[in-house]
Amino acid sequence: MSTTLHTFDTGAVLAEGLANTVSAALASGIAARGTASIAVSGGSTPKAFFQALAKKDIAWDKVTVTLVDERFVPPESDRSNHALVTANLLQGPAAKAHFLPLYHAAASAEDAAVLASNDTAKIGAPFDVVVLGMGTDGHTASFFPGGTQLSRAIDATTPRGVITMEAEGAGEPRLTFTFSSLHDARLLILHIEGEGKKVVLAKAEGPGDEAEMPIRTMLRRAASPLQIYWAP
Ligand SMILES: O=C(O)[C@H](O)[C@@H](O)[C@H](O)[C@H](O)COP(=O)(O)O
Repeated sequence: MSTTLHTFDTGAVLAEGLANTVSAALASGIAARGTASIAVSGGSTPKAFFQALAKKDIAWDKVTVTLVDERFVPPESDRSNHALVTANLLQGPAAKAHFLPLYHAAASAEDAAVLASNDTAKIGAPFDVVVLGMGTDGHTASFFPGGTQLSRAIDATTPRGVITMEAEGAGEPRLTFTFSSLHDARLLILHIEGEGKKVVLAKAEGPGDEAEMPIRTMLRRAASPLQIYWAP
């Protein structure tokens, strides 16, 4: 499927532009189907975007927010994407949104993944909005090079849901939606910032295995057009 690059002068201008695009997509979903859904990524990049989106005046009580992926840590941890979203997105008008975490206090990450799959199945498919990030190793979601379940995660025939992932570059065990859950979002976004990430993207757009740079799964096989938002 196609990709479109949207370039902004600064991260702050990107945050406002992306918040406008995403809030319009959520409002459109609510108008069409009565509810809307969004899956967002964690990490350091999206904070300003979350803060801009939280201020948008839409029917947040009709929006379900979840995570593209999560570290298998409780929300009290400073490594938690749940905590990042709570602190920066679920504030102000957006505090009315319904949040579905991926982390569950289960005996294992595998048990938590089953609970997260069952819990998020009620969201329905496809997501209205998915916002992906990308690591400097070319991972997206928790599709890490060398990951324990990478093949399963990126296989288009794997059923929608949340699975575990462990990898050298991932830190804690991860919980991640599968490629099949994410790639057909009505609005599919890749949000990256900095010159370094632009170089990584250019390499990912070149030849090579998807397993080497899993962002290639989205660049090459996403059913939806991939909207790439970048600022220096
Ligand atoms: O849990 C996570 O870390 C994210 O979901 C992950 O996929 C993130 O998007 C990339 O690692 C980029 O992270 P930065 O924005 O910190 O570069």
